[in-house]
Amino acid sequence: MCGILAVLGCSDDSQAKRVRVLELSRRLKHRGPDWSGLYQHGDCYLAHQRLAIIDPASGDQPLFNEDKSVVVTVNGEIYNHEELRKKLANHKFRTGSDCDVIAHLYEEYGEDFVDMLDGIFSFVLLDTRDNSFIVARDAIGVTSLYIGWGLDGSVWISSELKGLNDDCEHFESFPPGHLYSSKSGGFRRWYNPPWFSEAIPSVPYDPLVLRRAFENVKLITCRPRSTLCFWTKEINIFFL
Ligand SMILES: NC(=O)CC[C@H](N)C(=O)O
Repeated sequence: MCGILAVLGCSDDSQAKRVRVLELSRRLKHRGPDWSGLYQHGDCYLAHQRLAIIDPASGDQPLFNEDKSVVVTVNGEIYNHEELRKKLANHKFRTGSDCDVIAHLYEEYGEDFVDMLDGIFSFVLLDTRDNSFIVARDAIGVTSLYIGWGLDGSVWISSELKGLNDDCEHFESFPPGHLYSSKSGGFRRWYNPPWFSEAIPSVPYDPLVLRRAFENVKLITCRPRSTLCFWTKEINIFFL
């Protein structure tokens, strides 16, 4: 798992603030020994500590869209990135990283693209054209993520609490399956499976269906580090 850290809208673009963000990002270094990255746009900072999985040679983060107006820092794996690339035929990708699709999907579909991602992830996306940002965490919170607020009105995001607790007035766990949008200024659930509703299932429990699900387990291999992932469509679970 990589480490991500972002400070957004802190009204401070000084060298001292940059040094502070780098210092805090280094607290997450144990999560990503392969690369450390920091992107600053005015008073917004996106940092990344990378444990390289997909495209180790050129998938370093933060990642960008074509004109670098959209920037993302991501922890996790996007399992369906190859299919998503096919939907983005008119886009040019700089890397083979699974996470490279995120900035391009945002350009194409806006905030609602999160629902198209199949995987485990948490990310911060900054649109430098209007300084708006979105933050999202995977459906059931496999990847860790925290959010905090500074006294100056800044929003802080970190894979671990130690990246933000010293600098925030208030902080909390980022809710799984949710998206935080600076435009609407709040959280909304992006993951809305039918079983979230109160409705009582009309289909009675059938152990044979469960058995069939496990018999139909599909093996997915995430290259190049050969992470093996099993998936079963019937009950929609992943296990490593
Ligand atoms: N460890 C991670 O979170 C990996 C991030 C990204 N999928 C990569 O391959 O670089």
